[in-house]
Order: sequence, then structure tokens, then C-alpha cells
Amino acid sequence: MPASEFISATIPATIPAKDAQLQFWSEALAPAESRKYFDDLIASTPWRQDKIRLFGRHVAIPRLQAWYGDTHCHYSYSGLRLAPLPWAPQLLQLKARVEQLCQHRFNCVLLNLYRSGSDSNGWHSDDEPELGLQPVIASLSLGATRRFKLRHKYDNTVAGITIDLSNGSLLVMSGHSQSHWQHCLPKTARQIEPRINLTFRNILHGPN
Ligand SMILES: O=C(O)CCC(=O)C(=O)O
Ligand SMILES: [Fe+2]
Repeated sequence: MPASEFISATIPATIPAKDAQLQFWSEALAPAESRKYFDDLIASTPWRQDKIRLFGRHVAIPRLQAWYGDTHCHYSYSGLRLAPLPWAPQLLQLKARVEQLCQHRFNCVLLNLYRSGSDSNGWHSDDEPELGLQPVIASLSLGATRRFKLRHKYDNTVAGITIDLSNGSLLVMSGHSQSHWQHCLPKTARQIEPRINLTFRNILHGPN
């Protein structure tokens, strides 16, 4: 492998952001490897269509999800409480790769499937108390490139950030990225293929 490819795979770019730590690997997985994991995960994952309560009504969230992790890793958000599925072998392989790159351990992962450009993820922070005060969240993307946006929660003089998350890329958010910033994945009118995103997380206390 030429030295330049080796460097792009193992050394992250730092995306400058006030009060946040953002590291980006454009090729955490090689393109062929990413496609293999995408094909495998899209077929083998028991995708769920979850609903959340919004203004007293049950509304289907605009994407499919699956939650995997160690047995104590229950995940609660917007009134949902997801019990973890036991780790699938290919998710353990991806976890090991991500852990090696960012030098951090994880015990659970949320999979999102965006079936088309009309699937999305609204503005939020991954700031559930069980993730701790400055969580490290590692976001691995497979399939179609989607635009990911970040905005500062308290300082409107800070410019927003847009990152194109391409097949095989890894974005690691740490420091105050969740306490001081929000992120989202907007809808797009472009005709695009599906995308799978895996956010590896570490739930601090268990069993719960
Ligand atoms: O799909 C993405 O890139 C973002 C996913 C995300 O923010 C989440 O699952 O919390
Ligand atoms: Fe998130």
C-alpha cells in the first residue's frame, strides 16, 4: 500500500470547531470493504420502524434503526427504551476497527438506515446522561454520501459546520461536541441510494 494511502486511512483530519473536538477519517474502511459491510448489514439487520410521541401523537421516525450492545446497554430517548440485540460478528469487526482508529472503547452501537433522501435525522445532541459528560461518539458511514450539519447551541456568532459523510468515512465527536453543539442529517431532494450509519457509543453505568 503506498504511504499516502496508509496515512489517509490511519491519521484523522481535525475539523476546527469552538468547544468541540471533531476528527474525521475519509477512508476508515476501503470502498470495497464498505460496500461488503453495507450489503451484509442491510440484509441481515432486523430493522425497526420506531415511533416517538410528539405533541401527544405517535409519529414514525423518518428512518429505520437497530440497537446492539452489551447486555446492560439499554438506550432511552424520546420516550423509547430499546433493549440491545446481542453483537453480530460483523458489528464486532467494525467496532474493533473503529476502536483501533480512535483509541477509545465502545459497548453499544445505534444503526440508522436512511432508505432514500426523504429519510433524515433532526437536530439533536447525543447527551443522554448514561453517556457521561463528554461522550466520545464514533460515526461510521456506509453507502450513499449524506450531508451532516452541526450548529453551536449557545453562541450564534459561531459558523455552522457541514461535512459530507461518504462511504467508509468515520467522524468522531468528543469533548464538548454534545453539550455545546447539535447535529442533524437533513432530507435531500436528490435521487440517492440508501445509507447506513453506525454510531458507536459507551454507556457508563450498568446494569440498568
Ligand atoms: O446518520 C448520521 O450521520 C447521524 C446519526 C446520529 O446523529 C445519531 O444516530 O445520533
Ligand atoms: Fe446523533
